[in-house]
Amino acid sequence: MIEFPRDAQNTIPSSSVKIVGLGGAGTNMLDRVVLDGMDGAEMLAVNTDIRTLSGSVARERIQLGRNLTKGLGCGGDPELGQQAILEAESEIRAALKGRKIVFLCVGLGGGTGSGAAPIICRVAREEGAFVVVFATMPFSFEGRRRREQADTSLNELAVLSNALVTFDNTRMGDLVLAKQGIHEAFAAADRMISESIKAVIRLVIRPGLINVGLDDLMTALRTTRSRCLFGSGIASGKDRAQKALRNALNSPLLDQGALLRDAESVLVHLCGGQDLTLYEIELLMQSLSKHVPDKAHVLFGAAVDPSMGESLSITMVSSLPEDRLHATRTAPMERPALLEPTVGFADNEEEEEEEPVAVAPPQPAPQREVVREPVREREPVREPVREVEPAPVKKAQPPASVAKAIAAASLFDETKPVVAEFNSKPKPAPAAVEEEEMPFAEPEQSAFTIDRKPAQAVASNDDFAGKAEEIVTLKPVTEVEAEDEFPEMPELDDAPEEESPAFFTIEDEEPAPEEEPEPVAATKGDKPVVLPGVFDELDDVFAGMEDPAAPETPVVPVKARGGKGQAELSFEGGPRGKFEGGSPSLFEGEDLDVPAFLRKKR
Ligand SMILES: Nc1nc2c(ncn2[C@@H]2O[C@H](COP(=O)(O)OP(=O)(O)OP(=O)(O)O)[C@@H](O)[C@H]2O)c(=O)[nH]1
Repeated sequence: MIEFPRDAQNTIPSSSVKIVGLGGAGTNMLDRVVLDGMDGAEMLAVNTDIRTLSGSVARERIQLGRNLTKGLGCGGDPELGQQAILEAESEIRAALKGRKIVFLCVGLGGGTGSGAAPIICRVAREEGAFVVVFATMPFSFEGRRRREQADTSLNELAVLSNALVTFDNTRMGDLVLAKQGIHEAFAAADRMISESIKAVIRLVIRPGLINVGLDDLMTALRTTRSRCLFGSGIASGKDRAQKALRNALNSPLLDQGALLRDAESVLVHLCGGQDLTLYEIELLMQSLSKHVPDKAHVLFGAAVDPSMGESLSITMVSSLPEDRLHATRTAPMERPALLEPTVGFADNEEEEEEEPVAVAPPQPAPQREVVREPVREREPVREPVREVEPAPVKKAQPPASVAKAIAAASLFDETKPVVAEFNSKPKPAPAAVEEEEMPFAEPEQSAFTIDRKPAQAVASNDDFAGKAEEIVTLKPVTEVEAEDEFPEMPELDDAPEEESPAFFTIEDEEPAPEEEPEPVAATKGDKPVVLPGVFDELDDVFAGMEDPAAPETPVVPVKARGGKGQAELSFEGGPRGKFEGGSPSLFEGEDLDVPAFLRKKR
């Protein structure tokens, strides 16, 4: 266990952080943050519209333009918004006094937000705060005037704020179905923004194992007229690191991670409970490196927070100049290959000796000029398809990115038990790992044997001709072994093997005795139904589960099964209930009261 002394200076008291919601949209965003639960910051709602303001759940509220708009909004006029805040400037200043960080949430395009945001920004800066602005841009359907008002305000904010994170409402509207109402669209946008705000706040104010500072945040967001790229994912349980990364990359603001490919700097922050391991960090960073350019400046931070329990979260923040954003979005995109195995771990003691993690003395981050490259046509990035071959057993060591981050944080030195910690839970190298397999997902043990046959080989029923290509039969392994122990199985006479066309049966491992068994696969009436296309998916799902050594399982309808040695129930000579004493129903010499399969047997 690596002991890391918590320095009081590492913690930012919650009274130093203030989240301000400005205007109608800003107040809604703030409410969302409050309702989602956010510790460690004070909340302040500011608006001209007294109705919205009084409905806010924020504890502190300031009304703007008491004399000017008299409790109403600004009617979409930014000049009115500007005058309204000037009336209340001293109140705002008092509320922001002594704050180290101010997060300002605002919807641009209307009057109050667009007019007042630059002034709040200025006042906060004058009070010595670091100001991060989260601003939404109007939906395209809101018209040109709103867009222009938003643009004007955004340009001012870009100059006045320390970091500017913009969210395009239109883009976030993609989160909801076109037929859903505007409220749902706003609510979806607010949720997304709330998540981003919380993640950024956590990232900045939570004391870290490897700290991320405000300067890092600035670096990640430093470009004027840029769009924020943001992704946050959380997961727990098996493979939580990979799942958290996948969730983060699935964020709509990252376009499945594709937008990261043009990012110049990316801030990555991991947070987990006490059980966060370097192994997980290493794998996660390895996978992430597939999504960011080699030359990108990766700012890395990690925190252990006991309140995370068994969960692990990853937050990524970056930005992309708008011109690049458009170029990227018009270029054809490949869905990035996630979860690629990149490293194997030694589980063999005879393998090479593990080397200690190279720890370089901390280097100051180089000052880089942000070079604006001209818009260029991008080739779709294709991951080369590699031959699948056994993963080489590698020395257990963190990837360069992690080593660099650790070194930069000067957290460890060579004599400390970093290597011991790192290797304390080595994972065995998988014998053969396919490109898209999870790097440390242990293969699921197949509980079934699988039998595949071309449909034509079995299907004789015209109903199914041409609808299925293949027949797949699943059978629990245990059942295959136990099958021979059921010698006496009555045949179901109405569904002979050959007449069972293409269908997919899953036989229950332990069916309830004496119940009429039914195929689990889709059936219509008593006929099995072929699900076109399902077999293609099954190919993927069950790839690797097949056991060529498994005994052949014929495609048969589900059979009734009794326990081992169960006596056959005879109907002959038995009582006939209320028909007792009546004459038997004979037809061509056959007693129709005797079940068909017993008659057939005779
Ligand atoms: N994400 C989000 N955006 C909103 C919401 N309400 C409005 N917006 C956006 O924010 C812009 C500004 O709207 P408001 O915040 O209501 O306007 P305001 O700044 O209060 O200005 P006035 O109404 O003129 O006083 C709109 O053009 C919308 O694009 C909301 O609930 N969520």
